[in-house]
Amino acid sequence: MKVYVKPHANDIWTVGSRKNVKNSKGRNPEGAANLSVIDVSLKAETKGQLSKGKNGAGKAKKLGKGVPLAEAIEGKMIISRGSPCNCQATRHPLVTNCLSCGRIVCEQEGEGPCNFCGALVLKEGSTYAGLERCAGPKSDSEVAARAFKDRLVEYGRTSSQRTTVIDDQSDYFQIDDNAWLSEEEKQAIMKRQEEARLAEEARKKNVVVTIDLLGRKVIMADDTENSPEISSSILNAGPAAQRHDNLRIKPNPSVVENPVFLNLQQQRHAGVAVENIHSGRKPKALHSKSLFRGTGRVQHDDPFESVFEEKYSEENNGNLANTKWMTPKIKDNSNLCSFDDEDCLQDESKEITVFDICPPQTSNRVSLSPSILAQKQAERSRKMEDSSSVLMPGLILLKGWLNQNNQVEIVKRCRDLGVGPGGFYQPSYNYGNRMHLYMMCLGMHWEPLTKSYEMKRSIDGATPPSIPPLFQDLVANCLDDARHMYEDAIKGPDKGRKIMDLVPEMHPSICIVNFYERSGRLGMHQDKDESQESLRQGLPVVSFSIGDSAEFIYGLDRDESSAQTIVLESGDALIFGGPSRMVYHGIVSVIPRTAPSSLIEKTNLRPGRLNLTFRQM
Ligand SMILES: O=C(O)CCC(=O)C(=O)O
Ligand SMILES: [Fe+2]
Repeated sequence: MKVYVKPHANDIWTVGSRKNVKNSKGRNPEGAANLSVIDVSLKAETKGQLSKGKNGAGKAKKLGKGVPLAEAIEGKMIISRGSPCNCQATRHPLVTNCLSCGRIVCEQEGEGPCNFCGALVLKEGSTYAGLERCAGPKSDSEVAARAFKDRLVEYGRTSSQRTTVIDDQSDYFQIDDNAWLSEEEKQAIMKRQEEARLAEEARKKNVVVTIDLLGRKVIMADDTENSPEISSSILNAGPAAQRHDNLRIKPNPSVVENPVFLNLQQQRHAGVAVENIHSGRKPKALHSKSLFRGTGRVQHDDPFESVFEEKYSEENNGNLANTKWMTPKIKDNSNLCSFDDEDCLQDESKEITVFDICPPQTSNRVSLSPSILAQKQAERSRKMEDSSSVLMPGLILLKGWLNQNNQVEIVKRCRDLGVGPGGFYQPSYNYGNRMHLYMMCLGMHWEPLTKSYEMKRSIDGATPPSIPPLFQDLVANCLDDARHMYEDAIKGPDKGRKIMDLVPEMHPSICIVNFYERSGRLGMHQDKDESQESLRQGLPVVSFSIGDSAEFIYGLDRDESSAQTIVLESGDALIFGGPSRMVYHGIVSVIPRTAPSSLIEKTNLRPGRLNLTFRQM
């Protein structure tokens, strides 16, 4: 064991004794310098000494010569560093504990061998007896050991910080034993929780399951208000401009086998109910209030796609007796007929169902007042378009241009022509699905299947009736009026344009007469099957609307959602020519019960809308 011996006081320490002072004063000038250091150190180590006198420096000098007895007795003063002291650092500042025996070593005892066990007691970073200078470079293992020690010490120091657990659960989520809540707060929270639980239970009991036949999905909702999908896509199909898209059948990725669409009309042909009709009796189901009416739609990208709907509605009054039924071939005797099944559609074109837009009046007519919806729509349209206007360069709306006599006359002529050869029929489009509008062409026949004009209609070989002179005159007058109106309204960039470029002369050789029942519509399209020359010159299309109002959309492309909407009312004339000749347009809906009642009284026009578009080939 290595024994340490305290170095001689003169080597390191200059103790404040008379003898040493004398020595240093007398013989060693450096010692004098040391003395003053020691004096200062004594002054610092002797609490309150300097503050007692006015002249601190003088006192310090005196102190260098001697110490007050009382303080020496009390042991507050370090008289001879290294001598044993049992104050346990109560009187003198602590040096440290002896790492061997644990003795508390105070400044009086100082660094050096422990007065109890002799082990060396040193302060952190001590320079005792020149230890630091003596210590050679530290070995790697010592450096590592020290670093490890420092780490452990640091861990110990910060352990309480690192190991504190913040119990969120108890602070925020537990109510019963939450130390942060008062009794009242706990009660209030528990009451709210109970209410929420009861409401949730009630909600779960009130489940509405909606079978969306159109979208081919089953939707669970708490109530109809919470099922916007249903309300927008089926009940009201969203705003007019989006209606077409909303109603489109979208592929259901979860359906492995595609459903078969039944054309109830064809199904009836196939023998389910047709016998009853032919025998003069209504199909059984018609008497029953619980008749299930399936509504579906065949979707094509063609504008003339149309909603089909099995109809025993007010339009037909259930009276099917005058209707000729065609007999499609049914494969495998099956009553089911898919719209994609071409066999169902063969021969269908051989017979034409006569469609009378003004059926003879059989009973006293009960005229119903317009629905609230129709009234609102009409009001809106009045507000929107009080007067005639130029909607786009070359697209002109003449509100109420046809007077009532004109309207009545047009309806009567169309009716007469419509029930004759080449009259109204319900065209089929690709795959045989029927358009939900009735059509008659005057002058030339426009064939929806080929989208081209023909002199005789291929469907039955009939020659289209000619355009009555009255109609020709009306078109010419209408174009004149449009030009006058346009000239007055021209502003901005069109100002310098010649009016005849905007509304060129047009001598109609074709009139397409459409009759839309209330579910009728016409997809976004361009009228572009006339001759290249006609289109190039922008010869206008003139359109007359009669009967129920309709929402007409138009725009620069096929996108219905970005299209503009106007309501065309009975008597309105719309002209699109010049720069608007190729405008996209369509009918999104017919607004029920909006036809002028006097027109109905005079013509017995069916519920629906009659539209005539005149074009030059
Ligand atoms: O019914 C209408 O207003 C438009 C008719 C139409 O665009 C057409 O027949 O090409
Ligand atoms: Fe058109």
